[in-house]
Amino acid sequence: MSAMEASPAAWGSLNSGVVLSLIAVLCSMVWKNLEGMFFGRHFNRQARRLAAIVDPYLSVTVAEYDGGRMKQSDAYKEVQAYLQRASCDAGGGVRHLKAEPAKGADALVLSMGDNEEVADVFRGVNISWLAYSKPPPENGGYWGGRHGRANRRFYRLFFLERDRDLVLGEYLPYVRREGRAVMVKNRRRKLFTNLSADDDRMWSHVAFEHPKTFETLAMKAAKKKEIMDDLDTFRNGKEYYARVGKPWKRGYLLYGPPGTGKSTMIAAMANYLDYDIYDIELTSVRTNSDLRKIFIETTSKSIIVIEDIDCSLDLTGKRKKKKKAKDADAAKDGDKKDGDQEEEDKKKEGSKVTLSGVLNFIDGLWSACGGERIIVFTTNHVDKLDPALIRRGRMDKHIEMSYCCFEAFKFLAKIYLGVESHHLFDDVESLLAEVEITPADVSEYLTPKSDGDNADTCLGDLVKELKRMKAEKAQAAQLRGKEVEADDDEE
Ligand SMILES: Nc1ncnc2c1ncn2[C@@H]1O[C@H](COP(=O)(O)OP(=O)(O)OP(=O)(O)O)[C@@H](O)[C@H]1O
Ligand SMILES: [Mg+2]
Repeated sequence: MSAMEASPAAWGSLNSGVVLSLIAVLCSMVWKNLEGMFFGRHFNRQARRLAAIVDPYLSVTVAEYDGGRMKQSDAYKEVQAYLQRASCDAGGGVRHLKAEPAKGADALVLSMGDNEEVADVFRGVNISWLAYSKPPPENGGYWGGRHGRANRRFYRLFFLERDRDLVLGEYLPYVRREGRAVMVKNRRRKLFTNLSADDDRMWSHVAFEHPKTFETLAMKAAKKKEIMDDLDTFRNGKEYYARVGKPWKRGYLLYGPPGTGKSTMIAAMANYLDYDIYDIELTSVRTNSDLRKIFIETTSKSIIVIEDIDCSLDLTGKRKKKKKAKDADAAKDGDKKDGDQEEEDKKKEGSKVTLSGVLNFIDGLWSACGGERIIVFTTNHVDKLDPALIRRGRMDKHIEMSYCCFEAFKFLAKIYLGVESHHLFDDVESLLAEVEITPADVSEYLTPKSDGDNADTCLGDLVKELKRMKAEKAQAAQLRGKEVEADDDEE
């Protein structure tokens, strides 16, 4: 039977078959277009809504702060890092990028701006990411107050329902893994400082580029090795700390006179471990709870530093009383404080951080959040510190940074002048046994000041200075002896 002879019923069924096929082809064309619009380079939200009629899409939101806005979520940071790569890819379709300095002199890390979308393809499946932010809730959420005023930031991932298992089971873990890898690659060490109590952000940072390493730090070789071994043990101690049930953190107390290398040691530690530094200015922290908040915002693999802890705050009632008495004496003498001192005192008055707040920060329940953190306190006056603050367990390792010994001098002479022996070394050795000079001062004498300066002139100047110090010391001792004699005579 030819087609011409086909029965009306056959014609009818043939026609409806063709119509159905045509509709199917049309639907598939429309869908392909919508899908292309949705996920392709020029997708938009309207297209996504239309596409949802044909095949529903699902979304997953990754918030910058989990629930109570306590700490930037790891997932958010990983997604952000992953999307940096996708954003730079021309196929991603991002038109507005944010740029931040990256590792390397001229490098920039680019990421998507607010309300930008980026397309991604995983095993042939189309996925779309949107970056957006929202104003905070009226009451500021958990943190309330000034920290609650910042916008909440989010990434939202869109995908088709049919791809649910692949996206949730494989794509998202893949994004986190890749994001972590990007973070490691782009990681520039940072030096953070806490901002004034009135600032919405808790920390601001610059790239940490201190050149000091243990290779250029002058101290007795055995002591240096002991510190480096201690740091290695800490860094590799994840399992140990978990086994003995201790938070993975360690406290170091660096004490010694000004110029003996305490700050320099912190830089060397950070360079050795490849950690960030959080330098806490305690006088800018208003309350104990603010101290806890800034602590929670620190990341692992970091050194948290409080320099000159004895000067930062009046940490005990006892010392407050002492200070009041001292101020009263000064007022009696008509002694005027200079502007800096007044400012410092005003700051201290504005801060209500207490000893117990600092102890809590070091080893309270909150201190266990995050892990792999070193806390360093420095002081010129270890005897002034409250024993509770520096007991082992809080400040686990006490390191005395001392005046320059002959071994440290030889080390500095090699670094600064490139000499390992010299006829003046014997003089320096015997003089260093008698007078106290800081490595900072020795370094200064060993630094050539003009083209004509060399090892002879620099070492000659150092010997001259050491002799002068020795004579001064002898004179002072003589004077003291005479005073004692006079006192004895009076008695
Ligand atoms: N042990 C050292 N090895 C090499 N250089 C040192 C050493 N100690 C000090 N210096 C040099 O002296 C300078 C001052 O040192 P640093 O700032 O570390 O002293 P500090 O102990 O922190 O002093 P302060 O108590 O006043 O803060 C630095 O520029 C550093 O290069
Ligand atoms: Mg210092």
